[in-house]
Amino acid sequence: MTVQEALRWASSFLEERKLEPPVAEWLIRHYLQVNRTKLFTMLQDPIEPKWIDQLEHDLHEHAKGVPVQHLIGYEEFFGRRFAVNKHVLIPRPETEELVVAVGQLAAKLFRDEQVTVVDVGTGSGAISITLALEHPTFEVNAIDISEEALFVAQKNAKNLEADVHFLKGDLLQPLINQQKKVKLIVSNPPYIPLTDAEQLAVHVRDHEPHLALFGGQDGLDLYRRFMTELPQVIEQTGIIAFEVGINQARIVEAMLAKAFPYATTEIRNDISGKERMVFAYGDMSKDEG
Ligand SMILES: C[S@@+](CC[C@H](N)C(=O)[O-])C[C@H]1O[C@@H](n2cnc3c(N)ncnc32)[C@H](O)[C@@H]1O
Repeated sequence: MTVQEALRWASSFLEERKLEPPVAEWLIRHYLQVNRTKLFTMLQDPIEPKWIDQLEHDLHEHAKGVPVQHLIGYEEFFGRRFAVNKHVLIPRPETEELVVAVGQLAAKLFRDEQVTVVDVGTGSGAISITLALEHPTFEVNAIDISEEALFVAQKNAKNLEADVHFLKGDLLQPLINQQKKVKLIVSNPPYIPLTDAEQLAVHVRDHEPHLALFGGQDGLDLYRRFMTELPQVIEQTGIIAFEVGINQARIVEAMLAKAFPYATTEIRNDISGKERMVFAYGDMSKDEG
């Protein structure tokens, strides 16, 4: 069988099961360790039988709901490869937009100053590692409650040569215990309402960690808990940046406006026009009145 025949066969396997045909190319490129351009030069080459067996196995696993990222072991985020497994959320493109927005806001507010940062619920380390690599003035901490997730994040930081200080704990408690304050708090917490569990795609519901997905009945549990902890950790001048789920932005913005009455709050849309990011920044003093 040639590479092209394998691609065609795999694509029609996927199409027949209403799965995404590009997965075929993704898998084959992974086996052959080539980029797209190189693959196009190899279409008439024979493909080794072991890769056909692997392809057949992986396609059947994918058809049962296993995400392709779990089959190949990584996802790309901000142009870098992050190892993923069943213990971490597969980083999503919306979160890349959050990372860009956070960088822009920090540049406006802090210019060349050193910026202490914490990423809460770091998962694969996608946010914390990217911020550390993209912004040399950032001193990045990352917290997760899951030991298994931290193991993956630490491995990614090592592979990508990022300097991130990882802490295990519940929300901001590790910093509260150390009485440590930071200028920038970023989080993509679990925010899916438990009431939506049944409607979730099988590859998400059955293969991604529930600790990373669900934020209580209405999805807002962690934001509510954040509001009592944030004032203890944020510096006088700071930035708080959240990713939120569909229809949550206005509610989370109102929570932040109440907790930080002197700060500017802002909602930003993602590339598809949905309100998916909420910020509070500037003067983070508490309302003493
Ligand atoms: C939606 S995932 C985000 C992962 C990663 N930051 C990303 O954007 O791809 C949420 C993460 O929060 C962690 N988490 C859940 N509850 C937590 C808590 N109470 N304290 C700290 N981390 C928590 C989960 O283990 C998971 O890794």
